Amino acid sequence: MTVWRAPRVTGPVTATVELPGSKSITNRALILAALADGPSTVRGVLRSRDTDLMLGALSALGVGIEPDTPGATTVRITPAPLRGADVFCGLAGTVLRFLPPVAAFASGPVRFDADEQARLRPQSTILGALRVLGVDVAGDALPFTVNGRGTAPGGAVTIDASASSQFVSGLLLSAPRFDNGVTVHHVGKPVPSTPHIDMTVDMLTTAGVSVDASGADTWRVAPGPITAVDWVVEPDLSNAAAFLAAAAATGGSISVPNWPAITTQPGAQITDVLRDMGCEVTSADGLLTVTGPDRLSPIGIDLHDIGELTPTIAALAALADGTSVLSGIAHLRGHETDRLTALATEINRLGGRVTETDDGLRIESATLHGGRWLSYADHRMATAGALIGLVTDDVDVDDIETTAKTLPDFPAMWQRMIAG
Ligand SMILES: O=C(O)C1=C[C@@H](OP(=O)(O)O)[C@@H](O)[C@H](O)C1
Ligand SMILES: C=C(OP(=O)(O)O)C(=O)O
Repeated sequence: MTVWRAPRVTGPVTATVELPGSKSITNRALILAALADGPSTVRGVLRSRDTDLMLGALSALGVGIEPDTPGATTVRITPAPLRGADVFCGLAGTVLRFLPPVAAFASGPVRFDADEQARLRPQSTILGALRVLGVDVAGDALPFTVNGRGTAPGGAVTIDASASSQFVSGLLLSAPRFDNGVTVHHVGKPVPSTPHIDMTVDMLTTAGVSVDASGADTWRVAPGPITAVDWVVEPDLSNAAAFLAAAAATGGSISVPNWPAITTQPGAQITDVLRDMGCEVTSADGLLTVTGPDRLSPIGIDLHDIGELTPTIAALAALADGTSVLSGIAHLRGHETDRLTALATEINRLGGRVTETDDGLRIESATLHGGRWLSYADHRMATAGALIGLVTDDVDVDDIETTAKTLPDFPAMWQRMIAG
């Protein structure tokens, strides 16, 4: 584990930063391609720990992936009858929640395991749902086995998806393969990260699948083929947020090319957040530019739909002039780490004034000082530390390599951004 002295600047940072593909779109495209009615090509594939775990798992299940060269961002996926396999999920929510339903269609047992820390992430909901849909699942927590039988009845299932939208997305992505399709009904507190469910529905629809999402908290997917689609993955806008935030923190200007005009990625909403904090946001021909203010304004915001952006927004809030309140994000306690506790602990270690609430964080302004910033194996904790370290002397980010979960090149990209 490398301790990384966060590069410090004393003036505005101005650069253009090109982002690799979206983790969420990559892992959905790979699953839909693997279950499709013919071969397809996925372009702009993110190569990172989470997406390489997905590629590795699909390959172990028998799916053809060419080339199998590490780092290839265009891959040809050839569906094949799925076989039993060992699947390692790392700390990837998308692998943990999207692949067990796929495993139902293997011809033998699919054994799932993951990082130690993944054992703390909510998982039983999707396993219970699979049992209701007629799938043989041994175990309720990691490690568990899905005893694939090649087919599964499907039908209707009621779940509480308030801990993660990925329970819904995972069931929907494989739903067309079930004999009777799948209808998912949610009961409980509101489902978080609903733009990610919209992303799932949108991609299924693009692949010719009939999805009815018109009912409240209900998604109905008809059985039928998944059309092979040549996917083009958009840049990862949640990863872009950390770089755009560098403009906000330094009064600089960061541009991101290929910003999609229309997208289901919740990361796109970072532009509204940055505007509210005093930034100017412009867009021309797909080039999005954020210019930071002299002084950052605090923000009061419900992040329920865009929880993934919380570490970036919390880091900025710690640098703002006044008190910010981030709410609607109790479910972040089940992300890579308990992000509410992790953010409060690390910002406070550097002299910040953060208190945890039931469903979020209250962040008061304070003069921050240097020190160790722990990452807790959480890529977005590591990038939040880099952001604070950009304008605070002597911040040492522990385990910077953990950014490889979704952005292996982060330290070099951050340096290039600073160099301008
Ligand atoms: O479906 C997806 O690709 C994701 C859904 C969200 O999960 P939660 O609903 O668990 O927050 C998000 O935070 C995660 O980074 C990616
Ligand atoms: C919550 C996240 O990841 P995961 O896909 O592992 O849930 C995230 O990337 O912020």
